[in-house]
Amino acid sequence: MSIQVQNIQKAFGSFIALDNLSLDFPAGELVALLGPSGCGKTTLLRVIAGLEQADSGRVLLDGEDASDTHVRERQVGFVFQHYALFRHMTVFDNVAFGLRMKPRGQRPSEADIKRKVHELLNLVQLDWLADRFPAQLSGGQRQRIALARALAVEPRVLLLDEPFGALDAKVRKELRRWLRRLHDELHITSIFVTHDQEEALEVADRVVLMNHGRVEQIGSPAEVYRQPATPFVYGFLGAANRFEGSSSAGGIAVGASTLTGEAQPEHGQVVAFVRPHELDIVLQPGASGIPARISRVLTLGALTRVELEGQADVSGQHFDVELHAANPLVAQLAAGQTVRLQPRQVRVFAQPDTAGAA
Ligand SMILES: Nc1ncnc2c1ncn2[C@@H]1O[C@H](COP(=O)(O)OP(=O)(O)OP(=O)(O)O)[C@@H](O)[C@H]1O
Repeated sequence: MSIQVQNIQKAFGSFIALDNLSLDFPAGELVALLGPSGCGKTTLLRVIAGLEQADSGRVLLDGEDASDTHVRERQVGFVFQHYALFRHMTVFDNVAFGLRMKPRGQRPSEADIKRKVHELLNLVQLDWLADRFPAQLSGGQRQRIALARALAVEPRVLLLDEPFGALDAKVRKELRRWLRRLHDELHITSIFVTHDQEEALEVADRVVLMNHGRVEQIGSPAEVYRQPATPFVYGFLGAANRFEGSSSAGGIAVGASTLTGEAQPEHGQVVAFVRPHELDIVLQPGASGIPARISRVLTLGALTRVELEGQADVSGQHFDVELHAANPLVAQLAAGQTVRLQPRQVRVFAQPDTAGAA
């Protein structure tokens, strides 16, 4: 089922949670809503589900205005971060709950319910836990059961609100891969709320970047990462080194230094961003580039992070460079050294509006 959200406005008192927001969610896609805490992701999800009434605007489900359609009739499945399963019920009974609650005329027989629940438990690969109670499950298992429960009533849309938010990093990673595989099997139109950019980029067909109740950018994970439309998007999707300067054909003048490297042709006052893995450290005395002093060299597994303090025109600024730990340069770096920084790739924005960028 496709979902269209048209000119949705939603305020809580004087606070505008959704600001004239319009979006299309094509049928069968898994879309991530990504943005900082409080940007309106959950509110949008609740408006789509019919749990929250928008002040104005429309939600179309398969092209039809759903404004007067009750939550129950929207055929929406939910999984929340803390979607407590019913504690006093076994896993089996939790998953069966939605089917048993159907009106008498639509309710399957107990034999059909049993078959269906085992099918779903197999789908989430937890059939062996059918007789356990929620307290006897791990957090990751509970969320998979919550998903099986949401799928039981054959929703036309699946809304997932930070479903893995409360889990530790390793389990999160496993579950996001698992969710992607499950989606490829089922193809239910799904909206997945997260504030974790890695999760959004890895799981989704399409990513919607939200900020202050508005859409900053929508695109495939590769598009939003490689061609961020705004400084906010650039900053939100990864670590960023930020330089202010003026741009001309010769490069970007930052104080007495000039940033070259591959950049878009913007002119005038600009804000330039460079990812830590796209910034080179140059040791040769007299080399050009931004002057900086190394404050720390930190090797974390396969990567080495070099933290630097800007010097001269950029004093007071912090920079990060990321290198492969195996790079021979790493052995030559030490705290206290003064070096030059040269970007390989620069993302330039004409507007100095950097709200939210790292
Ligand atoms: N019922 C409510 N009454 C008043 N304010 C609300 C209500 N629900 C949400 N808000 C406010 O609206 C804004 C958006 O909330 P929302 O839960 O949609 O954000 P979010 O992007 O999902 O954030 P998070 O990632 O922290 O869950 C927040 O500032 C929140 O405080």
